[in-house]
Amino acid sequence: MAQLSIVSGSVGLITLQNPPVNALSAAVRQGIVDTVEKALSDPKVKSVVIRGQNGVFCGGADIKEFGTKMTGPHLIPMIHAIEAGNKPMVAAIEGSALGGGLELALGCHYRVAHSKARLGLPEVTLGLLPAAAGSQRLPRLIGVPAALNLITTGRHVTAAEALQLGIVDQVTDHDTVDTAVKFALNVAGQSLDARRISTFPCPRPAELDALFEDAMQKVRKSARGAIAPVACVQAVRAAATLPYAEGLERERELMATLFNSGQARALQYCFFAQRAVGRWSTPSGARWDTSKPVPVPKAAVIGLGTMGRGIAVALAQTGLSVVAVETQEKQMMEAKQAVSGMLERGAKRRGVAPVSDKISYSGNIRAVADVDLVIEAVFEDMAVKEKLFQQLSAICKPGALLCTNTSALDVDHLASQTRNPELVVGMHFFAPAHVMKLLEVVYGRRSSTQAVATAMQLGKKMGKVSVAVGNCRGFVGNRMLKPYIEQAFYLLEEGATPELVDRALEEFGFSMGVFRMSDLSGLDVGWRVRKGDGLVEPGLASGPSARVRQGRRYSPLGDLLCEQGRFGQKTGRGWYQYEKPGGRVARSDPWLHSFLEGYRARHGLVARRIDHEEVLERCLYALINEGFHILEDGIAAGPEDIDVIYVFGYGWPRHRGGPMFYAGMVGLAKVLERLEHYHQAHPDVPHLQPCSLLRRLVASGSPPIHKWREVIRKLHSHL
Ligand SMILES: CCC/C=C/C(=O)SCCNC(=O)CCNC(=O)[C@H](O)C(C)(C)COP(=O)([O-])OP(=O)([O-])OC[C@H]1O[C@@H](n2cnc3c(N)ncnc32)[C@H](O)[C@@H]1OP(=O)([O-])[O-]
Repeated sequence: MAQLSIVSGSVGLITLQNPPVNALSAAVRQGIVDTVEKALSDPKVKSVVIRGQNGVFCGGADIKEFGTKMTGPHLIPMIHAIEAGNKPMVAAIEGSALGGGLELALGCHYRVAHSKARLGLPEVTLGLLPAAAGSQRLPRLIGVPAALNLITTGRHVTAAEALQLGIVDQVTDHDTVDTAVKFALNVAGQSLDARRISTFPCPRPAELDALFEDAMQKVRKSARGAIAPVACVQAVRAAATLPYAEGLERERELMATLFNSGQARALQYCFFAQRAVGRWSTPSGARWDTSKPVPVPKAAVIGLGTMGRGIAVALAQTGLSVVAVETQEKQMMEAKQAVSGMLERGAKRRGVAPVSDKISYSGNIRAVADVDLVIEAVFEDMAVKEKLFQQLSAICKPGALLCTNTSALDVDHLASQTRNPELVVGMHFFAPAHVMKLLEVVYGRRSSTQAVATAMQLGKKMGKVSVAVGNCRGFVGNRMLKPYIEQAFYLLEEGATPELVDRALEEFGFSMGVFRMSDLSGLDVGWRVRKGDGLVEPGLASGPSARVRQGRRYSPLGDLLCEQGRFGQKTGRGWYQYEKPGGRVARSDPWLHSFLEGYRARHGLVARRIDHEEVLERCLYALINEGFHILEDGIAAGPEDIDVIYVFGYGWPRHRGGPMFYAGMVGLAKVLERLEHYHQAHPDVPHLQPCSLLRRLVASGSPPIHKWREVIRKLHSHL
């Protein structure tokens, strides 16, 4: 919807009305067409201002309409009619002008923006390109290199940058609409010949071919198989090399390919899934909209290892006062230096002053007595954490929330060490905690609604994508990782190499394969956990029992490497070799290959040829199968929660939507059939036995992912 009024005697003011972001739904497009027509034909109107209701110009095309039957006027002719009009049109940009919203503004003859506004063409992040002529107008307005950057990354720019780039004509700190109306009064009656961007020649930089080749290489490298960034480069190339009308036709063709692609569907699913996880609920009935968080002006972090430092920085950057506690002097000294470096770099990147004064350091745990929330990030050892929670329970003020950053340990057990178990929740950050977007908020059996709501809100304030999950070993992310890694180990036993497994996963789109990732995070981490679980049995070199633990198939490969001191990057050797301890560039290691051969010979294993398809099916379907168990157990409220965790925390390629979405794309029946096949071949691997929820979904006709919750609800109501 859109409304036209006349202000200051001769300015037609068109207001887009579709809260919250004035997305260009069919009704809004119709409203724009009607009001523009009226304004152009009304002799009283000498110029026009277009603005959005409620301080947001326009969030772009209505993403909810994608995939449905398109009705109403099309964007391109609508924007052309604005540009071709004989009265000056001024876009008054407040809040956001994104995607189709910015394309609408580029069809106007002038753009005035509030200093706090954000502008951009983020279509690429939805698997699309700016196909309402944005890919053709923007390069004509700001030049090819700048347009390529904006369109292929989808990044939002500030009003100041937009002014510098030439996207907007004026930036104001005052009322945007008032400023735009004054602007419109000033330009009324002036010639518009030089203001219609589609008529501009596109500036042709020297070395055009090299420029586009370079851009293509860059996007191919960073896109990890995503097709939209490549199409974006092709569309901008069309702007630079073809007349406008032909460029527009090329834009249309490219968009047609993208629009119906699985990648666009996956990315749009991710957009909504990211927002859906904010509407959390727990099996006890706690909900995002009925729970009240408590304010947290002051927080503490205990333990200043890698995680603790990142968490302290993230809290301080959010504006909280932070007490950072570390009892070991050497660690404290290193941490202070590291934290101040992180704060300085962060401040520089964001163009603000560092907030070092927000953090006070102490070697004494009693310093946390007056804080509102504590996050412990001490060594991942239950005995150490138990003792700490007992101490915290005695020291902290009444009502203070006690959070653990454990990545797998039992939150209920920790809560049982305190006087107020309802105040205990898990806040599982991902390293580096000041950078990674994901936060798993783990509610225990006795966690209060308020405690969950407070942790979720704090995560949001810290700029994290927070997902509420139930308490179980490894929560959602790490629990699913276990069968994935296990399959990778088995594949090595059966004939694969780390290089082959990693290549298959990286070609699928993961930023790093499982073995490169293991080298980065340290093989000793999993080793310690397996030792704690009583799985590591040194000296059991051969014989059938060497590969069976606790009644199931077990691969001791990781343990054997650790026994050799091969902990990954930090020791310069792991699944790969590195130029030095701490080196980053993984190189194939002949030692590892002959070690694998020796291992297979010792255990009577005959290497067979393993292809990429098997690597993907075994690793990914085992992980997905665990995802179904998690849904069945009620640890995650819905598939979106799992997918968001994997996309934001585990390098799952966003254009594949997350593991559960991917399962739906592949076809649940196929996933089930392949799991059955592999389980038959490996009956001693319980993780390959298809989950009953998967069977139930297939039996009920493999409903689309947004319907899975109904099946899960029915399942739970029968239990
Ligand atoms: C020919 C085609 C060419 C053009 C293509 C395009 O334009 S493609 C589009 C290119 N545009 C983009 O990619 C921009 C996408 N949008 C954004 O980046 C952000 O929403 C924001 C920065 C505009 C506002 O951030 P914020 O943190 O203030 O708010 P929030 O993010 O929480 O959203 C609030 C609610 O609005 C909903 N919703 C939002 N946008 C759309 C939409 N376009 N459509 C529908 N719905 C949309 C959102 O789901 C949420 O709903 P819920 O969960 O409450 O039911």
